[in-house]
Amino acid sequence: MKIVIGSDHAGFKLKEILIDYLQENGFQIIDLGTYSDESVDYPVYGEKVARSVVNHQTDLGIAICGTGIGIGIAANKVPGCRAVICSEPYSAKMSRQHNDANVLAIGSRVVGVEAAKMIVDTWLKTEFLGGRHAQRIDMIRKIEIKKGC
Ligand SMILES: O=C(CO)[C@H](O)[C@H](O)[C@H](O)COP(=O)(O)O
Repeated sequence: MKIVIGSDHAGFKLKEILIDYLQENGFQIIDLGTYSDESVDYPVYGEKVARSVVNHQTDLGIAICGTGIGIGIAANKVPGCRAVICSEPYSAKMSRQHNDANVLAIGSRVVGVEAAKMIVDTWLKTEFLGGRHAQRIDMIRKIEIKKGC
């Protein structure tokens, strides 16, 4: 599975740790930056990660900032992106099963490294259930179409 990952400066260190962890676990990683802890703007990286997934260059995306909030909001502005901001594994699991979330946003200032690994593990191994949930995803898509996205 090909995973795209991106962060701002606040998420940089956690991004590096997760890249090593995911590569050790057999995932192919595309790292879209940022590449240091010099201050940058999270919308740039939220958009990059979301576009990579929505354009099918990668299967799923991980976006990290200080809280996960800003980068998650930015990612969700890209039509077709369903980013979820998670700080515990239950929401991570449900976001895949029910919402077919395609970007996981994590807050490096909110969760510790081991919790982040657990959230990522859960999110990546959980599959979308389809059925009634697929109809609801279609409804979300229709909202985007109504907006002209
Ligand atoms: O966007 C955020 C909050 O929603 C992220 O946590 C950013 O990483 C944070 O705003 C960056 O803050 P900083 O003071 O510029 O490091």
